[in-house]
Amino acid sequence: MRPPASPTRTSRIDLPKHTLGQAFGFAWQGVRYCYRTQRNFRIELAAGAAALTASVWLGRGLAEVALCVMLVLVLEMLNTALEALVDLVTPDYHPLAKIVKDTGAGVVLVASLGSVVVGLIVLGPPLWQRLLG
Ligand SMILES: Nc1ncnc2c1ncn2[C@@H]1O[C@H](COP(=O)(O)OP(=O)(O)OP(=O)(O)O)[C@@H](O)[C@H]1O
Repeated sequence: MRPPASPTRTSRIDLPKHTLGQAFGFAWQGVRYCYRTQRNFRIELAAGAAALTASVWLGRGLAEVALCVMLVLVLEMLNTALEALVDLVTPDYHPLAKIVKDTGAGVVLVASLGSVVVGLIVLGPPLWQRLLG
């Protein structure tokens, strides 16, 4: 996805020094940017919340599910950063830009599918038991 209108350029050297609190604020802006602009991020967050709720309800696999949810969200954010970087470097069509973006999306896809498999292995049997018993 293309980032919103390009921000004004400022030389890196002109930027004022920032505090630890401000650094945290910048990082939080990154999280909010992903939530606001990336539909996939919101879908993954909702699916992750559902999986965590199921894990708590079943009393099983909380650590595994939490790790998978974090992995997918983190990779989605890295993919978003990669997309923005590609658009910054080349706003025009370029075969290498396509490779970078497709591979970035592929990374998230593999992590998501792997997480679904882990979820089925960890939560499937107890869920089945709970529903039948
Ligand atoms: N500059 C480019 N050069 C070549 N192909 C591109 C370029 N920009 C985008 N593409 C192609 O279009 C696809 C979608 O790119 P886009 O930037 O719209 O990502 P997106 O739809 O936001 O992806 P996602 O849904 O993963 O966030 C890329 O995977 C790539 O195949």
